Amino acid sequence: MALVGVSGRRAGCYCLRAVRSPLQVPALQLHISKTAMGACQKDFESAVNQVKLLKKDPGNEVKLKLYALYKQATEGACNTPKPGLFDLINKAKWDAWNALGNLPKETARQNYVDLVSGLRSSSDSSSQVKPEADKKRAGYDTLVITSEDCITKIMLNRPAKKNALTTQMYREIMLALEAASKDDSTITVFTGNGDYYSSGNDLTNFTDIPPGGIEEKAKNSAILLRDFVDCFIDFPKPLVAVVNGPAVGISVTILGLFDLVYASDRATFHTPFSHLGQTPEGCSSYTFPKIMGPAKAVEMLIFGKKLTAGEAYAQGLVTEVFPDSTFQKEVWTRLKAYSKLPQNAMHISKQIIRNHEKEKLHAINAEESRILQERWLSDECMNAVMDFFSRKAKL
Ligand SMILES: CCCCC/C=C/C(=O)SCCNC(=O)CCNC(=O)[C@H](O)C(C)(C)COP(=O)(O)OP(=O)(O)OC[C@H]1O[C@@H](n2cnc3c(N)ncnc32)[C@H](O)[C@@H]1OP(=O)(O)O
Repeated sequence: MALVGVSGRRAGCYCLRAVRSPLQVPALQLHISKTAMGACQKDFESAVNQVKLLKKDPGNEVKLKLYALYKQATEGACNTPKPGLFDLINKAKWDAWNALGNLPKETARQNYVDLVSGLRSSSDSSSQVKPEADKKRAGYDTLVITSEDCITKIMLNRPAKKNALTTQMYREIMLALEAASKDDSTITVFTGNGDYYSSGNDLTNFTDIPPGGIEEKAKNSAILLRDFVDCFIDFPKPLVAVVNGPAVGISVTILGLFDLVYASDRATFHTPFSHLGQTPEGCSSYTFPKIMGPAKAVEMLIFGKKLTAGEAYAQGLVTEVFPDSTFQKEVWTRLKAYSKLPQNAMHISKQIIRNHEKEKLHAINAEESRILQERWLSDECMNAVMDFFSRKAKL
């Protein structure tokens, strides 16, 4: 852990994967055809332009309607051959257009204009109420915390560093959990901003050595780790992880203390502790064998096997996997429905489930933290961290 003061390995050159539904393109980007003439031509042109400016993705169903109406308005009734059975996207578009039958072009233009006008007013009104309903909590530098629909969302917010967890971030998360346990939300959600859920402990935490030297650093880190994990053990409300992308290290291990784990199919789950000269934390030495059986837990925790979202689901670590293209929409629809369930019943049920094991979990957390305190002083750990900063190693 006695590392030179390294602040970063190289210039950031990662790339955020822009995920775009294939259905987005035609309705949003087609230029107006010269054939779209008639009484409401101007309104139609303006509506086509307004679609491009919508703040909120209207969803595939609406985009299909827009596509169909646009085609009908500009080309008339569908007369192209039906796409093959497995050409799913083009088939959906063709079906939507074909369903309009012989609807006159002018009516299609008017319907398109009406549909866009409805979308605009709902997106305007939602952006007007948002500052009140979805108020960003002040006082956090590394997190974005919002409350809406009885859900408190804690979003890790260091996307350029893959949401690696700094010491400040651990502390802010503890404060955020404390606040969420007392606010009037019914459930609390963790997620990450950007392409990663979290790359785990920020390895620069190891470079900030206090006057007491590396022993003091290891001791302080072990206390921080224990306090951090204790907050998850004791959290009284249903806790949900919305795993938007890859997750590494402690961001994976603490999932065993969550009540629901929803994952995008882009997410991966990686606990490369041996590679880093470290040992499991977050109570995973207990929760993982319990969740997935000892053999699979060993593959992850000792041999560092990285799981896909599907594998993590098969092993019980993940509750449900969603396609990345619909992940946010599906998950938040589900959570909004759950958040309306009677609050006290949910919280009492959580207590009954957790209380059986609370004491045991605290003891395991204390033991894992104590062992890690020693590990952080080992050559194996120091070499692994130095390799990361000297660009020799990446997971
Ligand atoms: C006190 C409590 C301790 C609790 C104990 C916890 C243990 C753990 O969590 S163990 C797991 C620790 N995590 C890692 O070892 C991950 C290290 N990171 C990587 O291997 C890679 O960065 C990657 C695979 C996560 C992503 O690779 P890539 O897509 O190529 O992106 P970059 O490497 O270019 O990352 C962009 C940027 O972010 C910095 N960064 C990412 N993760 C970390 C991290 N965990 N710690 C420190 N910095 C990280 C990376 O260095 C890049 O920075 P710049 O070079 O300055 O742009």
